[in-house]
Amino acid sequence: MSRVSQPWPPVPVEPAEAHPKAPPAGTELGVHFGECFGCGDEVESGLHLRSRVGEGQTVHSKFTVTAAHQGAPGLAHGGLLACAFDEALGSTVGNLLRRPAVTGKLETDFRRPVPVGSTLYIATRLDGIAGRKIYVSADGHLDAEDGPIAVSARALFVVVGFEHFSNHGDPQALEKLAAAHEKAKRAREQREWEINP
Ligand SMILES: CCCCCCCCCCCCCC(=O)SCCNC(=O)CCNC(=O)[C@H](O)C(C)(C)COP(=O)(O)OP(=O)(O)OC[C@H]1O[C@@H](n2cnc3c(N)ncnc32)[C@H](O)[C@@H]1OP(=O)(O)O
Repeated sequence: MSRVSQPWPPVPVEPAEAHPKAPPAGTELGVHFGECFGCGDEVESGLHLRSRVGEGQTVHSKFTVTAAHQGAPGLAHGGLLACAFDEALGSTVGNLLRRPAVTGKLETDFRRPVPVGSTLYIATRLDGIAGRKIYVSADGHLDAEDGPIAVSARALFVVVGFEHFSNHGDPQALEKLAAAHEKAKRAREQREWEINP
């Protein structure tokens, strides 16, 4: 039985061109929000997923499975693995396209068990865009970038206005996020000034 139930992307798409200000290949992507379960450094039991921009509209992420991520004894919980992919896919969309978008649909294939202590290397690519719909997919390799594929995922992200977050989210957390981004921007500008005054 085929694991992929339908062609991917499921509709005709335009190629997804990276935003002119997208970080170049080799850039280590920082934490986008300290309280994010996927990448935040303020969430002790979170995934602490870290990502780096690759060549050709790809992003390479990794996270190590800890005891806090178990489902069956000694094995990662499938929902946690889906969360890691949501983060990796969302980070790829956000950083390469620089458009606010949320997950509309996320589909995962679990091919191999992922033990506690193992590291999942997630390679994500942008597959195409159709209006507000962004198609993106990823493979999670066990313990090495070229290790066996343990999990793969496909997702649809839908572009939204910034009011999606202000209307539905926590205004205080949004202010905290904006302040953190402003601080990071000032630090970046200062570094650029020191290199090239
Ligand atoms: C520099 C910046 C860095 C930033 C880094 C950020 C990192 C972030 C990392 C965090 C990562 C974590 C990320 C997260 O966890 S995001 C959190 C999880 N996701 C959500 O909470 C989203 C909740 N859902 C909604 O808000 C709405 O339903 C949305 C906005 C998605 C659509 O409602 P809206 O009323 O706006 O639009 P629409 O209904 O007309 O739909 C539009 C089009 O989409 C198609 N469609 C929709 N759903 C589906 C579906 N299930 N299957 C197939 N198709 C679907 C639909 O048919 C239509 O197509 P068409 O008729 O136009 O052809």
